[in-house]
Amino acid sequence: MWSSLGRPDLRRGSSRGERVLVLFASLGGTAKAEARQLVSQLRLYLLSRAHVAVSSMSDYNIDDLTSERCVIVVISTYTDGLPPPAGTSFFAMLEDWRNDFRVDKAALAQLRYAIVGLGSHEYGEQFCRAAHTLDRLLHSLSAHRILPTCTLTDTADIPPQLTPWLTRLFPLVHAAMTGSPDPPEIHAAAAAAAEADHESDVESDGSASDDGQEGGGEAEADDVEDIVGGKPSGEGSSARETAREMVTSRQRAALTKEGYRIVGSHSAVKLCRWTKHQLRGRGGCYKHSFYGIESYACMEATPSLACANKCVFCWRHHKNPVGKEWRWALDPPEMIVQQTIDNHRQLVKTLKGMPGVIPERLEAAMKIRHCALSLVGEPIMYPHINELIAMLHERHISTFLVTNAQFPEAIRNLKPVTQLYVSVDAATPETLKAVDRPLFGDYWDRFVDSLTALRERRQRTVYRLTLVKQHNMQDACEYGRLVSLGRPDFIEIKSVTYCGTSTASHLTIKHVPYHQEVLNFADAIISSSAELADEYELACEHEHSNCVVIAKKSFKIDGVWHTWIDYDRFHQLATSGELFGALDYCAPTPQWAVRGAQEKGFDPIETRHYPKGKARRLRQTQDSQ
Ligand SMILES: Cc1cc2nc3c(=O)[nH]c(=O)nc-3n(C[C@H](O)[C@H](O)[C@H](O)COP(=O)(O)O)c2cc1C
Ligand code: SF4
Repeated sequence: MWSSLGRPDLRRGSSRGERVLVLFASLGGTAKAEARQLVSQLRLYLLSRAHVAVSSMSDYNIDDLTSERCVIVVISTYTDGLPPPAGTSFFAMLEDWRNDFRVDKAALAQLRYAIVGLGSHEYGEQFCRAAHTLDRLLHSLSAHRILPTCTLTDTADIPPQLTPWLTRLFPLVHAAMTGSPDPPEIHAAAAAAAEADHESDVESDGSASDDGQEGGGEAEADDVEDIVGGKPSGEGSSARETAREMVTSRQRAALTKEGYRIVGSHSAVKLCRWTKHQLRGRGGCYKHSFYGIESYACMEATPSLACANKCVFCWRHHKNPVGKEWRWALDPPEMIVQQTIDNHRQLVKTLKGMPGVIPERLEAAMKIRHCALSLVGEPIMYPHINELIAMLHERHISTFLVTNAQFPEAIRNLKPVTQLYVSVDAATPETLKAVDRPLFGDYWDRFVDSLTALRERRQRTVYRLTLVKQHNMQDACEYGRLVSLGRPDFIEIKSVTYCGTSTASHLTIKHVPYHQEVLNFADAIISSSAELADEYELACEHEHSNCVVIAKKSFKIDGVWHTWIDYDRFHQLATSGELFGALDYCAPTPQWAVRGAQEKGFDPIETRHYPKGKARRLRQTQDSQ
């Protein structure tokens, strides 16, 4: 009953009173998929006794809520405990109603509702916050909760968490729609079961007895209780989780579908596209140009699929798990190394018949020479990372390890790697939070400490900047200040890789800077302070991937850049036990890779292939010159 001013009319929309509505708000698609499954199950349960409709919150006219009889909401939670964008205006409107004195606080008294919240335990107090906020909003407008909110964590498989709750929900929905607790066929089945075992309890927690009565199963919103796996969450849940596997079956399936080979329970390997490119003589990655990596002999892997961030530009689209510390079952390093190598070789073998593959390179690719520990997740989280690295070095495999600057102690404890990267995704606390969406509350301190820890390392260190237009390209001077913390040997600056629409990030091709913009940004960082300009210079570029590297001038020996690596020398030094530094295993950079070279970082022994549209545009440009 609205007092005035065009507010919704309670009397209209009687057909809505005859249906059950499943509303969802999702960003990555999980809540949407669960909502659709719920609709199918409800339809089977209710048959013709009630119509079941489904809608995204963003498409739903919230005014209609005042004439709905029963709504089940499936909603995920995002940064700072907020609903996904599809739920923003729905939440804002409910908030508005709650605070507007002209709106009757019994406005939703006719509504029966239940909520399924999706989230991650890793977010602590923010776990499923959006679901709880919605619960409070609906309750404040006198809607009746028919069952306590079910909260699901993405760190475990969903069905075992959800099914017990659904078993309780369906009879309550039936009751809300028909006034009778169960469909007649359920009564018949229950009677048969009771006959077979009249001693057994239907509900282990004894809460089912009143569920069928109008309001009997409702919980008070004031004593909000989560139901996880059909039981209240809280005490004991972490104990239950201590030795669980890192990757849920849903995550495993999603990653496998994308071409990852999952190794053991927390590692993975995937064939990099540059490996394939160079096997076909079409050019190596920028690390070939800058550091002499043979891309066809490079294996991209990770011993930890989990990470402590949810970066907006993550090309995994958040199909991997998150975590702040290692709490999962642990696989031994020997097993990971051996199985990762075996899987990589199997993947290489599958390329045998691919047109253009150079047979000598295919053979050479079976002897892996480099390992990029950067595939996905946070390799440094793996507790046996040092043993794993030593095993790779023993096999003469160089190690390029990328960490996301949230584990400074792990950086300090790390044994020598060929090249250690720290991702520097932003230059201010606010931007870092917006871009990396970190799990840690003290993410900035951890970030600064990680950069500082880099300064103490003797072997090659790199800051890696991934530029995203409208996100992190506004603070060249601030980046300059961060350089003084870690004084890395190299600063790689690369434009974000666009991998199609990312449901969880909203990045489009417009966010990808051009090569010239990357060059300009690199120049702006160097010229942001006199000290930086004294110590660093832009050394190499790889136009193919919009990437440049700034190097310490100490790598320019007698006027010749030495950004490449003498890998044999590195292995000698790494196994000798002697102290050694970055300059001890550097090698001259070929002229074609140096900034300003005509080849723009493309190895002249390779043949560049352009996608069709780009080749046409290039021809047109050349014709008009
Ligand atoms: C950037 C980002 C931020 C997140 N923040 C939270 C959070 O604050 N609380 C929480 O419980 N879950 C959080 N999650 C986990 C998601 O809610 C969870 O993965 C959910 O299953 C996603 O559902 P959807 O695919 O329907 O969007 C976050 C996930 C991402 C990618
Ligand atoms: S260094 Fe990275 S991009 Fe280059 S070949 Fe190896 S995995 Fe691929």
